[in-house]
Amino acid sequence: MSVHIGGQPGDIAERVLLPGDPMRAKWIAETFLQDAKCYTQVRGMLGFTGTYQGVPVSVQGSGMGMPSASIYTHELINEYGVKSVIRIGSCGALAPDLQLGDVVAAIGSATDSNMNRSRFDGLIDYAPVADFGLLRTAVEVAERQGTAIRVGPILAADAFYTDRPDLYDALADYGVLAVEMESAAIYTIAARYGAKALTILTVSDHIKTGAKMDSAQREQGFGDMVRIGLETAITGAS
Ligand SMILES: O=P(O)(O)O[C@H]1O[C@H](CO)[C@@H](O)[C@H]1O
Ligand SMILES: O=c1cc[nH]c(=O)[nH]1
Repeated sequence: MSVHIGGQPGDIAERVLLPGDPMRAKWIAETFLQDAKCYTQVRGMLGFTGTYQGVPVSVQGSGMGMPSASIYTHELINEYGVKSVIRIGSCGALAPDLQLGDVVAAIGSATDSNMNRSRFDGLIDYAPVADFGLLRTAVEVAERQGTAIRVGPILAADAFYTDRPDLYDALADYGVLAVEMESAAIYTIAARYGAKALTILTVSDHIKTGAKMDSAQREQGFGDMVRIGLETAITGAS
């Protein structure tokens, strides 16, 4: 086992779905995977491995924010040999035409986090991006499944509650679709250690209108996105 994950080597599949919420991980495992077994409960950050259409897939909670997601992404790739991670998250819409429940795929991730700045000594503004193959597969899968998917850049923010809504307005002017809290770190760590990563999100809040889902919907209301993530994992991740 690693410091933060209780599984033994071999307990975790090469393809992992990464929701922030560990209870969403449990719901996905119980609802969509066959023969799912829980391999970790360390810190309550649940992880499960089962099969989807006969292919081994794991689903691991990653917590909220980039420091937490970085730990799980790093250990999954470096200590369990994970080859692809697909984040399955909620987000706040910045684009005026997005509605609650819409699905977004993040082609790239701007960030206000200092993690990458310190990684490059403050000299480079690294651009964290999705794996193109996974992104293309997710778009094709969504089309086959009849779910609209909006592809574009997002913001990975350190704060859920911002004091600078003016910056969100400016980002929307530059085509940034939505805000969440993990993608930049996941994309960067996957790139660093030779794994593939993609972030798919469902709009749970609208930053401009104030519309929002409740916590039960955030845990168990993202079936369309989960089906896209699972199908992408089994077809596009090898
Ligand atoms: O729904 P998850 O995957 O946790 O993602 C979003 O929700 C949390 C904030 O409520 C942050 O982790 C954010 O990125
Ligand atoms: O507004 C939101 C909704 C989900 N996740 C975020 O980070 N922000």
